[in-house]
Amino acid sequence: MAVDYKGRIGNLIRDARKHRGLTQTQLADLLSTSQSAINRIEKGHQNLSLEMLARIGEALDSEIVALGAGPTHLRVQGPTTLSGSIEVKTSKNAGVALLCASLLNRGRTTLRRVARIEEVNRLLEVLNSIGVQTRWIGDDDLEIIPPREFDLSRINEEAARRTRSVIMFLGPLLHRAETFDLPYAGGCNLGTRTVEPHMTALRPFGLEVKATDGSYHAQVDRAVGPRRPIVLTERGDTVTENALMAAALHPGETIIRNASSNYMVQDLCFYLQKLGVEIEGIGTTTLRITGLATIDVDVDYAPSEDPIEAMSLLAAAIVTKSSITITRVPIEFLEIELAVLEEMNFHYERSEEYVARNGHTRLVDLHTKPSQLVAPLDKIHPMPFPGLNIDNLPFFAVIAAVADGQTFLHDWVYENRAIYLTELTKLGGHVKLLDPHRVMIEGPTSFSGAELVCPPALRPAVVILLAMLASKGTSVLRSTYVIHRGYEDLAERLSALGANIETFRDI
Ligand SMILES: CC(=O)N[C@H]1[C@@H](OP(=O)(O)OP(=O)(O)OC[C@H]2O[C@@H](n3ccc(=O)[nH]c3=O)[C@H](O)[C@@H]2O)O[C@H](CO)[C@@H](O)[C@@H]1O
Ligand SMILES: C=C(OP(=O)(O)O)C(=O)O
Repeated sequence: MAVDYKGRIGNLIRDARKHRGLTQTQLADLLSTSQSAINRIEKGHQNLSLEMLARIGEALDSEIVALGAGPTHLRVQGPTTLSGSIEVKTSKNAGVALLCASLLNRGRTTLRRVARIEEVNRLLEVLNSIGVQTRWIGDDDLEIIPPREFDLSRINEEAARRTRSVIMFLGPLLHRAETFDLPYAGGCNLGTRTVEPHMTALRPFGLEVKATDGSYHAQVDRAVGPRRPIVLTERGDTVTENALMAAALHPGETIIRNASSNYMVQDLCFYLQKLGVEIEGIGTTTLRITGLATIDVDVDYAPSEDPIEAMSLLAAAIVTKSSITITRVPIEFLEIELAVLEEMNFHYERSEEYVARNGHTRLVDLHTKPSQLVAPLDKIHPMPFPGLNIDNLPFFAVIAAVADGQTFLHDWVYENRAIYLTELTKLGGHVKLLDPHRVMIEGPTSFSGAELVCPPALRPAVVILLAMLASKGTSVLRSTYVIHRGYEDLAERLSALGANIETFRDI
């Protein structure tokens, strides 16, 4: 029987379109064609020229139709019980901040044990395109050597548009060029994420940014410097990092108020200290920075472990009712999460604390025990550190789904993240969206396998994968780039604990 290639390619296009959150009409507009043509293509009723395939790939920002290089999918057989030990990797968010901060240094930066994730790969592509030399040493140490001058005219726009972190080039670059353009920051589809706080924070350093034609046009007035404390309008992580990086190369003192004291900000501060920048107030909301006119040192820094990956692994153990050991857990940034879990009747043991390779962050090993959880009495909601981390909130959806009773989650932060948690219903969960920010979850759930496309948001995508581990039968999770954006070899590492996950591609 002839293989239905047109049908398969149609499915791939449909998946990629949904993954980008586009309707058929929106895709048709991008391709200057009609919605009915897209419908025919997706149904496999249309002959496609190679040129059309290439245009579709471009419009969907996906290599989906490049033979042999299409998206990866996961096939999960459940239910699973996990066993053994797993080590938490270093964080995506410190990793990307440090890559941007390396632009401040004319010397060589060596970062130890950087997570091998797509978000880092995209930023490396951007750095390479402007002349920065980067090289992996061994498995996961990264050497970064800047050029004498950056060539911003050659910036890899495609890579830049796939990550929001590129906005953190503004802080370092404002010291290196008087005018420059950066492509608009992209990243997960979590609803509108403002960049205005970044502009407010960097204006005191003389930066003015105009956003037109898909680019930020930056102009720097060297005569301008902060005359009074910079008060951030939001206690955001990357905005604090941008202000810190601008302050690092501003000779003299800068004070930042309402600063985030979150884990990635702390890692950035420790790195900047190694560069010779003086910083007081690390871990608080007021940072006092004494910057330098130039920074030219060979520096070695080891960022700390990822509290969000640690939370993901805890959730994996909880939903599969497994006994596993999770090592190198940055407990300092998971204390509220664990306190809530304890209230929900989660049993575990924790080791004595030890110090991360950055010389500061407190780590522990956690040993999980199978527990029958109960819903918490109060709603679960995130807060800036030291509150429950916003990126950890989605994991409470799948945890609540296996707990007895009703749990309310309130995601006040993102306009468009809680909505993806309702995908759990396709696996048998009872998740009700009360409004775009609040979900109500009724447990316990008896999950059963299904085929789903990854939601276009990292944490909800992992939440679905974890529910699949607990689901009876076969599940398929399609288009997993979004997971690789933030996790190194997650499927392989869960499989090493006994999960049955197979990675595959179409065609
Ligand atoms: C690379 C990186 O480090 N990314 C993290 C960083 O993104 P990032 O720093 O880019 O976060 P955003 O600036 O997008 O802030 C997230 C959302 O929170 C809102 N907001 C934030 C702070 C505040 O005090 N008030 C407020 O309303 C913002 O308007 C936005 O809607 O922080 C987010 C929120 O912790 C995390 O989800 C991201 O993983
Ligand atoms: C929202 C996240 O990250 P980013 O800022 O990279 O989109 C996340 O890590 O969950």
